[in-house]
Amino acid sequence: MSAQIIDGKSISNAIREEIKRETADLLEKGIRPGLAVVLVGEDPASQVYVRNKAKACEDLGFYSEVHRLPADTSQADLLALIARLNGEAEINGILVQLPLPKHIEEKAVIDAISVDKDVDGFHPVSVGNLMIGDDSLLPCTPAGVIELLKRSGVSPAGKRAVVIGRSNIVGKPVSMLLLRENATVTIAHSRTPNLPAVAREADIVIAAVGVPKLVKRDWVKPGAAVIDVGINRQEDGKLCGDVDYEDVLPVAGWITPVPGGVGPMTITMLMQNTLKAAKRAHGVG
Ligand SMILES: Nc1nc2c(c(=O)[nH]1)N[C@@H](CN(C=O)c1ccc(C(=O)N[C@@H](CCC(=O)O)C(=O)O)cc1)CN2
Ligand SMILES: [Mg+2]
Repeated sequence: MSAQIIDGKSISNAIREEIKRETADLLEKGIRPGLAVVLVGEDPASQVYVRNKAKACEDLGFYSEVHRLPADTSQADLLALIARLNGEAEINGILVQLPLPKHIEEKAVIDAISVDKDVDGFHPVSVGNLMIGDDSLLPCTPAGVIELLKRSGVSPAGKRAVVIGRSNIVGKPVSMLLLRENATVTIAHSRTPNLPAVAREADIVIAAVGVPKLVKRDWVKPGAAVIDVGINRQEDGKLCGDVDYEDVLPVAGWITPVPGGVGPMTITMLMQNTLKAAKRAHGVG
């Protein structure tokens, strides 16, 4: 037996088709979802992600603008740009690409984005809404993980889920989303004793620690769903996840590859958030 491979690219394409159809309906009503992406500096990976976000907008019929700022942009200038975008009616979503240069305080920037336009779901009010179960814009990668599970026929309800990693961007929010889906959730991390044994109890393993190929075959209960959020660049330039894919493949029930698993969902969920923010701004849906 070998795991069912969860194809993030094809699930992502299916969701984009749904978004495209909904956008076409909105356009007929004179509503065009709009996204502003802000990139500070020239990090090569960030440049690729920003380009892909603008391209996704174009494919779906969204309005988009990309603000490329030099690496030495002051925090005050960045905050001024965000304040301006907060007030612009054609902009429904604002995304500041992370990481930011070291002299800029990430928290100050995230806090400055209007909650209504927080398509990353990183603003403290969005995080709080997620925690108490209010309707909010969900962080893209965690929301993508839930979509991958559901669309692969893995319902989290009643399952034991172990999330390895406790970051604000993935570990904590994906844990809250799994809880919301009625899973029994354990958040494990670098200080968890006997991590392999804890992981082995899970029906659903979410690996989000940033340690290449950490999760091995003996960490996985036979038949479990293994979702790999890690994106690590190896010495040969190739990407690998936090799961030792080849090792785990024969025992897992479902598994996501890297690349081509969770990654493609991140931008798709950003598009879904932008659509949702636009609908809310115009009082539809
Ligand atoms: N403001 C934000 N910054 C960052 C986020 C984010 O969600 N919001 N996430 C990451 C970067 N990111 C989007 O911004 C992102 C990462 C990876 C992918 C992706 O499609 N990965 C592919 C592989 C791509 C490659 O070959 O390099 C995959 O895993 O299949 C999309 C978006 C950090 N910053
Ligand atoms: Mg609009």
